[in-house]
Amino acid sequence: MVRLDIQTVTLRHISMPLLNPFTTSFGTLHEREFIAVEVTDSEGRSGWGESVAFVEPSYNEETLKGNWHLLEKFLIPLLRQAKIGHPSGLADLFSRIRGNRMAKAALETACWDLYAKRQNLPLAAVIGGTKASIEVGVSIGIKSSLEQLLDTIGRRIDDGYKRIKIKIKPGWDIGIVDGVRRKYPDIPLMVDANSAYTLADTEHLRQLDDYRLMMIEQPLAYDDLVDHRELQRQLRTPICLDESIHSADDARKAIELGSCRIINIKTGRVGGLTEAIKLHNLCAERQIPVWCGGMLESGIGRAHNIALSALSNFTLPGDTAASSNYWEEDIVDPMVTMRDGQISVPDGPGIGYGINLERLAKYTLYREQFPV
Ligand SMILES: O=C(O)CCC(=O)c1ccccc1C(=O)O
Ligand SMILES: [Mg+2]
Repeated sequence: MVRLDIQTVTLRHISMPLLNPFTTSFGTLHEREFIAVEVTDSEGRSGWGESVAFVEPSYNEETLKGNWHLLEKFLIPLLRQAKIGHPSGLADLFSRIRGNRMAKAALETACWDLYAKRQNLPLAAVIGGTKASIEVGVSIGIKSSLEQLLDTIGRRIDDGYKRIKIKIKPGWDIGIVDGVRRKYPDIPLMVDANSAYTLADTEHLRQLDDYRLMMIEQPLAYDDLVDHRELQRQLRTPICLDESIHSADDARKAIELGSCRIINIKTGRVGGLTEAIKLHNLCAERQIPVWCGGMLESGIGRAHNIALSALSNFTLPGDTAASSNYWEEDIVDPMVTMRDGQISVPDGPGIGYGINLERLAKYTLYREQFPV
């Protein structure tokens, strides 16, 4: 039987310049800083994971530096104490640490990659994925004018993306959606508010019902389920929850309350692949469609998103766009490419993309290795 065998964990603080600044209701990013996690076994294989926490606690409460602290002082020591044989045991091992799900997921996903590589199997196959390719859309940030947004949308449609998501916030919402629909009456379109509204905006948000949107993502507070329930009762457009769902149990509560009709799954937000799969299975049982969200990942996190999206209830196109949507050059070889709105699920071992160590070194600000 193949067991996990971890000898070292290396953390790298990476900074990669984004091709285009990305603006949401909570701010603008010019470069993506993140932690790359590498775990090695005694045969010299490496597994890779990525912490999707941002430098600032603006999407959720986690931060890059906070994740580093959690990994160094708590999660790596737990790994050292308990020799876990299978990566599905890590969620339980880490459960004595409250929250900090992105830190847990960074280490847990690296271990999953290594585990799949030790069996010489693709990660997608190891977790039960059945798709040979996944359908993807693209998330487009807030721009300085409607013209710029329409121009970007046009280019992404020409690229072949299966659906367009635009970010909204108060002052950049109804008029913008109206402008997009006038130019592109039939594209699969959705909006993401990243918690920019409150229940007091219900009448305002009801205007979105006129635009045949696939869904409105996370309109209300990042920690809310109750107000979303009330809003969903007043809207015809399905609500999709992102920030509010931290676990399969949160999803069960949201579904039972009627707080959403669709769920965005991000492995980092829910604490790892084991929980992401559990959430996926629960939603399949409850007939709630899911799709894989994005956090402007490098090729490492992107490859993990592709493997996860190979599961059968990922029935809606996700935010896992091609590397070229974000980077001049990615740190994986080959870069992640998309054709006709599809990304092939790689058939090599683990995440199925190699790490370009030279490019990785170029973007590494600081690294530290820990024995296990
Ligand atoms: O292209 C991507 O990776 C998704 C972009 C995106 O929408 C996003 C980017 C940063 C933080 C939060 C979100 C989000 O899905 O809410
Ligand atoms: Mg979102």
